Amino acid sequence: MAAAVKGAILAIDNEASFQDQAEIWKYMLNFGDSMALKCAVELRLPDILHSADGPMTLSEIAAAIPDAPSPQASHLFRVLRLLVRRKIFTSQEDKVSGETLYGPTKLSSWLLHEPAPTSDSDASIMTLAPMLISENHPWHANPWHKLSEFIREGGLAPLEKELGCLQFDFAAKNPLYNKLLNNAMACTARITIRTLLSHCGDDLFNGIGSVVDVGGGTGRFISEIVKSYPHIKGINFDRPHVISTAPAYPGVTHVGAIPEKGGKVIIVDIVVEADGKGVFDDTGVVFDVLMLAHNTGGKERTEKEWKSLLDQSGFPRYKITKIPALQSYPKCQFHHPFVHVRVVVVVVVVVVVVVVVVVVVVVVAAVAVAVVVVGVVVVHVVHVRVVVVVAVVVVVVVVALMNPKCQFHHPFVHVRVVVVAVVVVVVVHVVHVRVVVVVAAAVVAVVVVVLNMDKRKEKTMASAVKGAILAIDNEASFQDQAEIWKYMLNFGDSMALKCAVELRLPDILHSADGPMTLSEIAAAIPNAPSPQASHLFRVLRLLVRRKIFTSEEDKVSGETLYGPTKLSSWLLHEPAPTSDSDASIMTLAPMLIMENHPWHVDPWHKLSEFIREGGLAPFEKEHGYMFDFAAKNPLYNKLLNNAMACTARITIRTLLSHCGDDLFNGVGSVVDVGGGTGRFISEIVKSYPHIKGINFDRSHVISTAPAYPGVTHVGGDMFQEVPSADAVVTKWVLHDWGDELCVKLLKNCRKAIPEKGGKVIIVDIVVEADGKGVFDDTGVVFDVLMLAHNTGGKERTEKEWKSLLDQSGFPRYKITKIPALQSVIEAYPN
Ligand SMILES: C[S@@+](CC[C@H](N)C(=O)[O-])C[C@H]1O[C@@H](n2cnc3c(N)ncnc32)[C@H](O)[C@@H]1O
Repeated sequence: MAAAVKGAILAIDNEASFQDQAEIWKYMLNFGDSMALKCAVELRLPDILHSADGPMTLSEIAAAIPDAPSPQASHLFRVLRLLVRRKIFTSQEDKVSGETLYGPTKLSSWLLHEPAPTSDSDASIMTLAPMLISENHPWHANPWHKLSEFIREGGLAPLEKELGCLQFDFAAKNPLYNKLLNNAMACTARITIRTLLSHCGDDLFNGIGSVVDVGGGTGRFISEIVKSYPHIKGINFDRPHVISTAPAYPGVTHVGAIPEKGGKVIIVDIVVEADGKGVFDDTGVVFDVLMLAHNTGGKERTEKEWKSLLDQSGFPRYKITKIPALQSYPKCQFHHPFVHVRVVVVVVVVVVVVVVVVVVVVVVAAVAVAVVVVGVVVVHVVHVRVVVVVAVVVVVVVVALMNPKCQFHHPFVHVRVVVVAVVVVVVVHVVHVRVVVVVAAAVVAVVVVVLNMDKRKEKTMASAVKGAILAIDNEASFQDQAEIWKYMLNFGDSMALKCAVELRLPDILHSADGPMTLSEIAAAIPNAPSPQASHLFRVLRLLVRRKIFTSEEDKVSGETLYGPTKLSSWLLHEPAPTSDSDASIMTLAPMLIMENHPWHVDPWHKLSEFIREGGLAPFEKEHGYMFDFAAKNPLYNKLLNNAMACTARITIRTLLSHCGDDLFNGVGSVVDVGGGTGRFISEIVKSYPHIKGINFDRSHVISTAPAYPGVTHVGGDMFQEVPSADAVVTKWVLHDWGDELCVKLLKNCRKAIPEKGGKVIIVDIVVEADGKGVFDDTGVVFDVLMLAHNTGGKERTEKEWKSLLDQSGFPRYKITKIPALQSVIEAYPN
């Protein structure tokens, strides 16, 4: 097994291997989902789209963003493209104008802005936005970077180490943090209590006269209990700095204790199901690693752990009720006393559809009959030509009003209206005019009703979405909520993977002779003065769930044994670069470490600011232009070059095995423009030894490049001049730059190649926003990454590539899709 896994490292040319690679890219950049969602909430996109009367154009949305001195629609478009792909929003093409129109979904209804808390909590909405903002705030996100250090050394949880105290003590000192935390807690309290009350309220509170909510935050949870059971005296118990910001709720005070007889403690918390299939089980496991990063000693517990806690605390008896919330599980909704709840849902839907259809038919028929009757009467009273003209005018106006998005752009009126009017006038002169008038009136009436129905359908849809905010008690709604939790905490996957690579877990497991116990792995972690097996266990539990590692129970000892997988073979540590690159391995570990380094993650937090204000990309605002920063900072230079080199190796192997001979037929020399430390060109030369290779990059990069046989390293500035060769290759360079600089660079490349037989081979992502390819998803996320990192940088669609090439003097091009993140674009000068 271990040998098979090792074998897979070099054999990347099979479909399963591409899938594995794609999975690693996905987890590596999963934090992008959380950040894009955070950006959307900060810009109030869900609120803008939900409160609109219908779908909106990009520029309408951009103009509606509050506090945006210079809204950047083109940046916004890229975040929206990712969120449409994630089904947070919808997009559709306007059939007339061809513009893209965006709309809300039930998922985005979970991300609405929460109005200021009031004592009448019913006026508020169900939203996870405050929780999302809190968990993705740098205060909470940054400690995840320190997970591996925490596992190596123990001590305080990273958040506490960072804040210098318990998070709740920090909240007492810092009003902003206090608000962030309390709002996050209050929003989930509302959701959980509604679910809890509707699933087990009466059972829970039978015979209970008073309830104290211990650590109840600002009191929303207990206030909802008291509202549903007004006979209950509610006590909200928390620390003074929390209570001081709590609104007044009728029936709720702040003192009390539980009586010994007939009393009970109701704990609402996660019960971890590591292999569970429930919609919230996944988030439960991630949340546990979150607790590891935030609270020393804090954790999510399995039922066994809860039992042990309760035993030790003098509670010999307990009962767990699973409810469809993060703190419990959706199975209980199927425990309905009489029928399966899905059956009820189906029946209700069928009845509603039938009723709607009947009502619509009756309304249409009634309106048509009424108009015919009125038409007949009018025709007998007024002069018939007057009626015809008035009818035509009415049609024009009505149709114009029906379709305000498009026809007002037309010089006069919508063309269809003119056609209809002309036809009516002609027919009036041929057929008996009274018949025509009556029929026309009936047709108009039906058209008006049908068009209105369409509109009403849109409106009904919008209000259905709004309605969903309060109606959380159905299975689809739990699924939607679970999706939002998933995206909110997706960055946990990236961070857990980064932690594993930093601890060298893939190397430890792949080099072992067989599966290992937790303590064996902990003991094998390098540079770990005090390895914390219990912390390690929790990161492993998440990564086993993600199928990065395996776990099984040892049949004899009962201990859990962990093993590697083909996925983890993509995360092995790379040996120091040598000129014999075959000795090295295929790994994405250096890329993962770079993209999840705070240098690269921090700019994502500033996406909404960038969309509001424009200016430099967030990375550049912080550190200056990426490649200048590398020139000044040797650590960053190494991080960047290693990351590039590891993907260069993977891509070139795939490229050579899929289109090598075709690409390099008749080519005697190749220059790799922006070639980094030269790995890409070295592989080309190794496969085609007759080719003279030139690796061209800036001098601070060239100075750290190892020597490769057949490759000459040349330092310089590609925007000035590119060394001459039969062909230029340029991988992952053009995506760093805006269109103007790309055209400049491509023109320099064109000058460097012969007019006849020369070509430029671009290896870069071709974005397929709706693509089903295994790497298409990462392509869309990568584009948002470029937005955060490089001013002007972007991933391009085929249409955008074509336009760049046209402007640079390449009238002909060919795109070859290879099973890699990037595609191959061959551009010909004639
Ligand atoms: C994203 S990296 C790609 C590296 C390599 N092609 C690969 O894919 O592994 C972009 C490269 O462009 C280089 N670069 C940036 N500006 C340059 C310039 N003005 N002239 C030459 N190279 C430049 C950077 O130093 C960096 O190595």
